[in-house]
Amino acid sequence: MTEVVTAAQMRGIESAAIEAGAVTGAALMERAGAGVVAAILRQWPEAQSATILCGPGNNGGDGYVIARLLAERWWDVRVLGMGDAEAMPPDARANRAAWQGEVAPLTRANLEAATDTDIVVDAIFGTGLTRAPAGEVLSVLKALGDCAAPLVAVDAPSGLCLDRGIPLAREGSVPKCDLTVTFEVPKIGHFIADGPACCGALEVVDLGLSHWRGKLGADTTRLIDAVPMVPPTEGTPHILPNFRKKTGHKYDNGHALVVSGGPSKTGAARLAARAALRIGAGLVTVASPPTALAENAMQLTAIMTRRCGGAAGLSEILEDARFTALCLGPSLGVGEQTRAMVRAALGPRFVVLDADALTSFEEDPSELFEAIAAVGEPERVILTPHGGEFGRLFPDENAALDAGDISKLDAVREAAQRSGAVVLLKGADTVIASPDGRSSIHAAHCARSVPWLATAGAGDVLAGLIAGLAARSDDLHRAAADATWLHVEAARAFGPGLIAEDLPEMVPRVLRDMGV
Ligand SMILES: NC(=O)C1=CN([C@@H]2O[C@H](COP(=O)(O)OP(=O)(O)OC[C@H]3O[C@@H](n4cnc5c(N)ncnc54)[C@H](O)[C@@H]3O)[C@@H](O)[C@H]2O)[C@@H](O)CC1
Ligand SMILES: [K+]
Repeated sequence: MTEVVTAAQMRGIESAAIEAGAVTGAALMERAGAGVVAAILRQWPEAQSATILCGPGNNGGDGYVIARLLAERWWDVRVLGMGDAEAMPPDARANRAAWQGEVAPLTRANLEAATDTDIVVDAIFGTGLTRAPAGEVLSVLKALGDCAAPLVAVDAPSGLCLDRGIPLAREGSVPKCDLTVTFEVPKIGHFIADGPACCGALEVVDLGLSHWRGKLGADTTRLIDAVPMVPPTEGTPHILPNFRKKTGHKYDNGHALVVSGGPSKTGAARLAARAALRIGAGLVTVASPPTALAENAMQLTAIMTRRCGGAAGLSEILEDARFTALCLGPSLGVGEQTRAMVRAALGPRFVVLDADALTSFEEDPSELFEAIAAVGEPERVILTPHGGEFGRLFPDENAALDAGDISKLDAVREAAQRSGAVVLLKGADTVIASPDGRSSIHAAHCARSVPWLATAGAGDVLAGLIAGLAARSDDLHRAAADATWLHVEAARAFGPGLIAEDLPEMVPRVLRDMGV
């Protein structure tokens, strides 16, 4: 499992190791700088000159180490430094003193004069950024965006909040880097909001602190596997066992029920149902209003159909305890009938609520949350909103998120607490949080970027993948995380031109390639 941490958690890891006498800050800084140099040499083996921009703290200290190590390799190195050397923290001050070359002031004019450099290294701010950059340094950060040379960020693109993934100053104030080299463990801001676009490729340098990382406690966030690392993560993802079906009877792999909308509104349910069957639910049934039964039956073969007259009909179907997961919401219609069906659906099984099943509670979201609480069994329900639906159900959390007061991760965590459900907020950065405190992030960026996944019906497929995995699982959060990964993987396997129907059909290939 890859963890992602906040800036404060990272400082806690470092200081625990230093206080225990296991390592010195100077040794960590040397390892950090050497790791960045190794990454630069791997990525740009022909490069021979660099301009290093050093800030006033330990991030700047890393920059002075990088300058020294590159100069030792006969690179032509120019350093632009910020602030008074005497005011720097001790390890950074020592490394600035050890740098034998000139340190020109970090100004926009000096940066713009450095046009003939092969690489620019941004070592201005890292985890210690506490306020919005302003004045000359803000001007430098903006000018960095126009740099012709490849830009390498040390720990973070400067100006990026590593907890929220947003610029601390206004938009356009964080340079878009080609490579970000971070230390020991990636930070949340590398993966959410603007973080991935600003970071470029991400590499993690091992500082040898795993012992202290292990003492972080439960409050960490899991990175859903196969994130864009350089070099790319190889081998079998850790999520593999969950994709493997149980041997034995089809009922051993669960029975998923997907509720269909009325006539001419049935496609979304069939997409979800097909995804649920492809990912391995033993059986899948579409519950269809009588008026749409023929429409559904004509287009389904392996998937069964059941006549379902509204909430009462759904309750009747669910008397059969063999239904282990239920998906409802896609194209179901917004209103009291859908609210009644949601109330009927909640019970001793996993329930995926998507689309209209969420919007139907816009006027009074607490009605939904009370119904979820009344089930009495935790982690039985997952809400899978996109941004708009999230705002309808969680206006307070959404307003704080929009204002930049909290991160997407914290907004979803609060939503999980408020609703009593697992909450999955969709996007290129997908965040999942559970009422039990677990959280996961998936970033579809760099090598995993799939802009063609933004296509009609893709969300219905995701809901179906979650329902299909949940149907034969005992862990809804895990099912959602695995489904999120698989959804992107299927889109990657197909490539541009993808439509939602293609996604379930790519699942077998993805599973085969994983060795399932
Ligand atoms: N703590 C450690 O032992 C290690 C830290 N490392 C590096 O140290 C970094 C963290 O160092 P620091 O905690 O010193 O923090 P930073 O170097 O990120 O920044 C802190 C400095 O910037 C100033 N500052 C913050 N926001 C500013 C703003 N908007 N405008 C102007 N000045 C501003 C602060 O007053 C302080 O002087 C990490 O990102 C990493 O690069 C690595 O060397 C590995 C070891
Ligand atoms: K930086």
